[in-house]
Amino acid sequence: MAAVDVNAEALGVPRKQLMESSGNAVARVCRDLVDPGATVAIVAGRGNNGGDALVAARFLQVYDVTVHLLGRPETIATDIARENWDALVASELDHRTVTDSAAFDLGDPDLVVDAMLGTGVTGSLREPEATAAKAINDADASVLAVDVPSGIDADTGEAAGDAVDADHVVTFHDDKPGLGDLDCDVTVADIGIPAAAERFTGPGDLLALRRDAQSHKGDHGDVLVVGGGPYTGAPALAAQAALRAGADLARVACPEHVAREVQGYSENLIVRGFAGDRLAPEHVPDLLGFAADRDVVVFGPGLGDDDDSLDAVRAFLDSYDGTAVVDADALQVVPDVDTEATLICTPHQGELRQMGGETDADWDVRRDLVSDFAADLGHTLLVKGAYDVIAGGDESRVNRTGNPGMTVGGTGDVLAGATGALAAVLPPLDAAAVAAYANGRAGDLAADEFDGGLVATDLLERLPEALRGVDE
Ligand SMILES: NC(=O)C1=CN([C@@H]2O[C@H](COP(=O)(O)OP(=O)(O)OC[C@H]3O[C@@H](n4cnc5c(N)ncnc54)[C@H](O)[C@@H]3O)[C@@H](O)[C@H]2O)[C@@H](O)CC1
Ligand SMILES: [K+]
Repeated sequence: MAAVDVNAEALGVPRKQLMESSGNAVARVCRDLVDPGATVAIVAGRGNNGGDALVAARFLQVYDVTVHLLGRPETIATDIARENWDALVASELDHRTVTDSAAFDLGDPDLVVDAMLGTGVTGSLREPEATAAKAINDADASVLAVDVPSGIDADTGEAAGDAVDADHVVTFHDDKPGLGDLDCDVTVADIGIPAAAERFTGPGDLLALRRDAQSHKGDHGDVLVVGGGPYTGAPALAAQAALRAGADLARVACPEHVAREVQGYSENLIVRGFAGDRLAPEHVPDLLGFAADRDVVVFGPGLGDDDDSLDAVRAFLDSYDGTAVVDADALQVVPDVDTEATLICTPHQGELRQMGGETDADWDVRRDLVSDFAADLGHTLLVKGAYDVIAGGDESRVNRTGNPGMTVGGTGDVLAGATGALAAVLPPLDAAAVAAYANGRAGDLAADEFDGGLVATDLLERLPEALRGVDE
């Protein structure tokens, strides 16, 4: 929900606007429950759950409404809730603040609106919420809870201690899993969040990447890139992208002549050369051993389509059961390989067709086609295009970042490496979606400076900024 919220904001629908819709939805349900002239007590907490009810008060002026704010107005936790409180005070709607639980007086209302706590609850109810919950439960009134009954965990339906016993709940945007187990009516209200906030990747997707301050080297991924042969720059680009996307360690396994060059690109890379001028089946046992201690393997950058190399990829995937990103020429082995591995495949549309998948000029149709093909393969697909389509499991996303300047060579290697790093810390679909978003955003930042003259290494430098999240 936090991610969807940030994405909605990026689309131009800020949270205060959603709060206005939520408050309006609360008022609509009230009108179904009590007739004009009834007495309504609104009990508001200091978070955005309370803020929703402060908005509702403005839509409920046909009733005899009293708003009880739990706590001093200076302790309201968010700007948007405070602005709505200030509007109530300025408009002289009946309001009181509860600073001493012992003095809390709910009165004798026909309806109580419980907006003390929503999805932000942690632990059992503290004061004055605990006393207010008892008063609400003891009152001879119907109780309408905003989003979730206060004290209940919206995901589990459980409470850490006492909670409000609601008769009705009006919840926003989507049903909350925990509400199904409660003995009350649940109304799911559409609050105008654009479907695009969930369908398209956005800055909210980056919230999944927040790092734990206690983390250690290795916690953020040890990524092995296997590639090189006819092309020498590609594996170095992919490995550097893995580092820029947050991996702690990036290694490259490649033919000896490539190894010398890769080392020249960056002293941050750990390089292992193997005999010969291309990957071949005799390298596989050694490679499997090397891959076993890594979090993710990225297969394909610069590998070429020599039969020996493709046989080696096949043999590797036959025995490998970890997570791998498969790109470029290596993609063609995926449809006929029987592997225990978790694969994230990153074809462009031509490569998708070669794999046996279908595509369409309309991205929405393409989304269905790619989802079906991902299900057939049993793997995650990131199909590159002006709109990237990401599908796997029963989910799909679409990414709109990026620009025509990114058709330059090497940007796909950067994407594959970034996907590898993110797959070490996120589930496959999320890793692919965030990588596509950040890679395109890095390209957009580079295009601001270089227009159509951007090159793949420009993306590397901008990946960290492209992955930097917004404050929630
Ligand atoms: N997209 C969204 O996420 C939207 C959310 N909205 C509303 O925002 C709510 C979530 O708002 P917040 O994140 O501000 O969280 P809440 O308003 O649920 O609670 C946060 C406040 O409660 C306090 N608190 C936490 N646990 C407590 C406890 N056990 N005893 C006493 N106080 C406690 C915190 O210190 C904080 O001040 C949702 O439930 C919903 O009602 C809506 O405004 C519309 C959009
Ligand atoms: K509530």
